[in-house]
Amino acid sequence: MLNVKNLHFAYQKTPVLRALNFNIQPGINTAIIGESGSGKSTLLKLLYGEYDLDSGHIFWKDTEILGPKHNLIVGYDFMKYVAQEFNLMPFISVEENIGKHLSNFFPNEKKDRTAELLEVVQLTEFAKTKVKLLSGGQKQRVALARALAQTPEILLLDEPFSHIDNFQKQTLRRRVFNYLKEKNIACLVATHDQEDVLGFADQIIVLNNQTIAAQGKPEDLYKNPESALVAAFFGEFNQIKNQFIYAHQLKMVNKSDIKVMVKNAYFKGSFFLIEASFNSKTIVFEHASKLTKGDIVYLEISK
Ligand SMILES: Nc1ncnc2c1ncn2[C@@H]1O[C@H](COP(=O)(O)OP(=O)(O)OP(=O)(O)O)[C@@H](O)[C@H]1O
Repeated sequence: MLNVKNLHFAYQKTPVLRALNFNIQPGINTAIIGESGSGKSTLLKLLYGEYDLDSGHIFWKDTEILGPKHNLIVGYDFMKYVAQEFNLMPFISVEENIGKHLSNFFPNEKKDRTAELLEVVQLTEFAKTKVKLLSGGQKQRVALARALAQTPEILLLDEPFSHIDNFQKQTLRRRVFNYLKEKNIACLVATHDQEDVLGFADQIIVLNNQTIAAQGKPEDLYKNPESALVAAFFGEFNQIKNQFIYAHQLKMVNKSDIKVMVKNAYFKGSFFLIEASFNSKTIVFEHASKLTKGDIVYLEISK
């Protein structure tokens, strides 16, 4: 189990994280969300042992994760970290990068393992390509495969699919997260993308104001967001009658006490997002067809 106890950390004098406490069981996928600058990457780096804590403790099972003051080399064998910068070796091939930490004593196993990982990240056809010739998204996939090569017990991922196009992202995400579950690898993913969370994360940790603002299952936080920050992560929302109401939870009806005037309509594929004014505030709702600026319509909350 990952056990974070009363963690405090500041860069020089600026506090970034304070009084963090949480546990993560083996094989559990945890998403870390929060505004830009809320400390998501810093938390992953602390869990990896890249910096010394100001106070508190981090344990993985019985091993305390310690920073550079205590360790000559940062990191532990049971843990891998894929940073936003990837840190690959540009002048050797994709398969050589992935196989870098695999033993040469067992060439057949090394070959099979590399092939399996290339398959997971969908880079089989680039096996022999030098990393410096790859796109940002391809490099990101090599970094993922390399982190998985020795089957860590815990994997820290910072925005793991941010450079990958939508076309490949959906399949890749499914393959990687299913692979982690299959191998019982605990995973912490810092992300802005709700698609990385819904359907994959077992739990979410929300960072705000240097601390954990909310923690829970994706379904529970979605149904009961409790703060604008959490609601915003899941999509367009409104604050009506002291409740957080997602845009799709407002339906047009013949008559109601929510009378609005249409301001704009944005095409979103399967629906239009309508921006309207209600009691001199702006609200948003989804509608199957385009509405015209100036139209007066009535809405009902349907949860
Ligand atoms: N090496 C550093 N030295 C000093 N301050 C830093 C350093 N790295 C980050 N910070 C500051 O610490 C805070 C948290 O940064 P961090 O990168 O952890 O946030 P984040 O939530 O990961 O942001 P993003 O979503 O934009 O990646 C920010 O205010 C940032 O400016």
